Amino acid sequence: MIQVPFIAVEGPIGAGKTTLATMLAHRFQYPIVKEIVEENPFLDKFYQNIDEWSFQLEMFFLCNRYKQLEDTGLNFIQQQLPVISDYHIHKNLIFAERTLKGIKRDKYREIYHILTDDLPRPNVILYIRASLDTLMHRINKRGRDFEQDMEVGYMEQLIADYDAGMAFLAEREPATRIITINGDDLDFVEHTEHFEQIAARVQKELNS
Ligand SMILES: Nc1ncnc2c1ncn2[C@@H]1O[C@H](COP(=O)(O)OP(=O)(O)O)[C@@H](O)[C@H]1O
Ligand SMILES: Nc1nc2c(ncn2[C@H]2C[C@H](O)[C@@H](COP(=O)(O)O)O2)c(=O)[nH]1
Repeated sequence: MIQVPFIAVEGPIGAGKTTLATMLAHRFQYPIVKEIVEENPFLDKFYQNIDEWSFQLEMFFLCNRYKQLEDTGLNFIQQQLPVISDYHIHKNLIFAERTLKGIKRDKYREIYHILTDDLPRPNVILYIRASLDTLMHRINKRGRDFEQDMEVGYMEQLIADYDAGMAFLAEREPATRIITINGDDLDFVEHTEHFEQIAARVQKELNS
């Protein structure tokens, strides 16, 4: 039985992380930690020129997530209170290993480990996998300007990097329960019964 639930919802851009994390937070009456997107000053510049802006962007995400997860540890986990978040800290490496090169990647790795090695780690991960078509459709539906010209190759690579990232976590942190959700087949927004299936799987993990 999991002592204090710390659930992270993960998956590539547009998979439905924020949507599902919000629905589960509501269902289980857990507080939610959401990543900061709209206030990020580098995202639109990044999508226009990845090589030029990747270090600033990755550092911005890293520092924000560090602060949020440090607070999550203090305010929830150490107080024996459950919490759900719409990301896992490992997301930083999934992106940064792809967008950074050379000495910047080396520097980033070092800073990443210094900042994150002692942060609280989720004990349950919901990994939403979805096809390129589904993700592109949802990114389009969400309609954020800066994401509309995103290169298909970038998304294809990200899908593969996410699979590798989750496999890495499964091996490195075997105590973490990873629930993989097929985001093409399970439409938890349109079909209540699909959401109920997912909520039941989470409940089962929390009880086991
Ligand atoms: N299962 C789903 N079925 C249909 N639309 C979805 C589903 N999940 C998410 N969406 C929609 O897709 C868009 C992206 O979802 P979002 O939760 O913001 O994804 P993420 O946080 O993974 O980037 C939103 O417009 C959301 O309403
Ligand atoms: N290069 C990175 N981009 C990131 C990172 N985290 C999020 N993002 C981008 C992807 C989307 O355009 C937007 C919101 O992310 P969602 O996954 O919530 O859709 O921000 C990152 O660490 N590096």
